[in-house]
Amino acid sequence: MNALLPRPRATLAPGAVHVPDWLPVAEQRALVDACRRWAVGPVPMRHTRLPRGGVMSVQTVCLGWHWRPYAYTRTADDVNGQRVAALPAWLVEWGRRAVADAYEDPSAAADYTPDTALINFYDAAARMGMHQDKDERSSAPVVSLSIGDACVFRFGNTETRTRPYTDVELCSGDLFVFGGPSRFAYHGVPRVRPGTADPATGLSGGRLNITLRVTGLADGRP
Ligand SMILES: O=C(O)CCC(=O)C(=O)O
Ligand SMILES: [Fe+2]
Repeated sequence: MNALLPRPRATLAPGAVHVPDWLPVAEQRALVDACRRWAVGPVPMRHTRLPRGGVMSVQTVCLGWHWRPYAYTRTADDVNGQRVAALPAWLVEWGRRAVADAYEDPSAAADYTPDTALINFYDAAARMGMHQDKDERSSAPVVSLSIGDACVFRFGNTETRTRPYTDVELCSGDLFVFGGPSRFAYHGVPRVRPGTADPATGLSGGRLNITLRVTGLADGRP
């Protein structure tokens, strides 16, 4: 990739938009600082255990609602039983701005109120297999922000976890939004590109990905 050439925004499929260099470095740095705090607790960042005994190679901590395969709960019963940290209002605002910018539709912002964030950390060896984000009871868009090392993000189709798919390079500061007809498309991260992070973000190695989502769950708990 030639870092001197601007990377154009791209619509990979209807509702699936990549906006390179969306988040300025100062905000990336602020988000890295916040992620460092959230990684400590009340629920520590950990490798999620899968029901069949495996563990995910990425490490995850959640805000608002706790995700485990394959449900959302308020407390992290598969970790330490604690209630997860709240999703801060500023991150909700970033989510609104992200949707409005990706869809070039200022009115999209008002309709979007994410209530959870999944924060994933990828070391050089971590990856994520093709999957759908389908534990939400809402078809509102998923907003994805990436910081640190670049990765290959594979965005596929709603029918199968195989081809046709498109590989895009997600770099630090990039925004990817998938909603509308693409909301339930399969996607994954086949590889991270170690050593490509800009130290100015405060993350010297590895990749952070933050996805904002609307769970569609009612808050019946204290
Ligand atoms: O790391 C990414 O870019 C994607 C993460 C993802 O698909 C997920 O958390 O469900
Ligand atoms: Fe996902």
